[in-house]
Amino acid sequence: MDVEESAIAVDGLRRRYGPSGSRGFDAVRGISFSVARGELFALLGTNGAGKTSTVELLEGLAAPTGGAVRVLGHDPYEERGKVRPRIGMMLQEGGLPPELTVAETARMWAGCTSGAMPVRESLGLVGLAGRADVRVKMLSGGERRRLDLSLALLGRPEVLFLDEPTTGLDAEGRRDTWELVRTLRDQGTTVLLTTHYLEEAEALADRLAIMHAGRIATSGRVADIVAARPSNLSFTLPDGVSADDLPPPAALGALERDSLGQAVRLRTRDLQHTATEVLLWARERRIGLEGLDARSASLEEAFLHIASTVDTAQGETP
Ligand SMILES: Nc1ncnc2c1ncn2[C@@H]1O[C@H](COP(=O)(O)OP(=O)(O)OP(=O)(O)O)[C@@H](O)[C@H]1O
Repeated sequence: MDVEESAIAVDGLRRRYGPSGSRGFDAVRGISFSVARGELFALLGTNGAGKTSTVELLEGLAAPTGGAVRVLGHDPYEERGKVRPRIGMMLQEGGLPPELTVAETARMWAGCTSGAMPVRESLGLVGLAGRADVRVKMLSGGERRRLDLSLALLGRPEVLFLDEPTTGLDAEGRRDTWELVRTLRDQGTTVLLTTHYLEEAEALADRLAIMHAGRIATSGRVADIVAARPSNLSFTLPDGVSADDLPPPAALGALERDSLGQAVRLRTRDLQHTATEVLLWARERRIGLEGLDARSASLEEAFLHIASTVDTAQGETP
């Protein structure tokens, strides 16, 4: 891992909760990844996978139990003073004083931020300039999320941590936030994003990692992660023809076959080849296939595959 070149470099990172010396709970179990300068990296995961526990270590809010983190070449916990002015954090829970107005909140935040941009400018970036005089308690959930984002942007950060930035936003708000995040990335900001929305990671991330039970189950570009998963071909056979009448999966270039009644699903790494073999077989026998559906693997499918291993993984000892 090239620590100098990376905006974020994580090596064998571990985080254990519980009194020191006790067995405790290992929330992060030795993960490694790096994020290049100007890259947008998404951390996805099942519930309780350890995303927030990891991001807090990257932000320098806690010390790791093991392994190392470097943000812009520095240890974010030990060298907080060097890292904090150059990063922006959008936390999961805003926790802002409810009685202050939007502008007062932003001014208060700007007072603690070195080199802060004008408050109006940061509110304008997230479409909240027109709500400057509204009290925080009167904002909708989505508006509060946008305020959290504008506060994270105040210091024009080189590295921006976005922990579930679009939770509670409607479709338009989500698109606007995506647009803003893309613009920031295009301007050179490094972004580390955690999200529960797979389409958000697909829309924004240059690379991503999927965490599960404290480990990185898979990582890479979306296309590479998806390519590692088999595609599906499904169809329904007519009455009188059973799945056992089909050639064996290997003869169709498929990995496996499931069937329920007349419904058949083939899993294959070569969708075109398997689909061709099935269609030729059906034509030779003059069999009509209902509901023929050829589908490449998706990020959702890759994610669900990882999530389905939950029970076995949680029983592992780190
Ligand atoms: N302060 C704590 N003490 C003990 N266990 C904790 C603490 N904080 C988190 N955990 C546990 O660590 C694990 C990872 O939690 P974390 O919040 O990092 O996961 P996450 O991936 O962000 O989850 P989600 O997607 O549900 O927000 C969970 O099992 C959680 O219960």
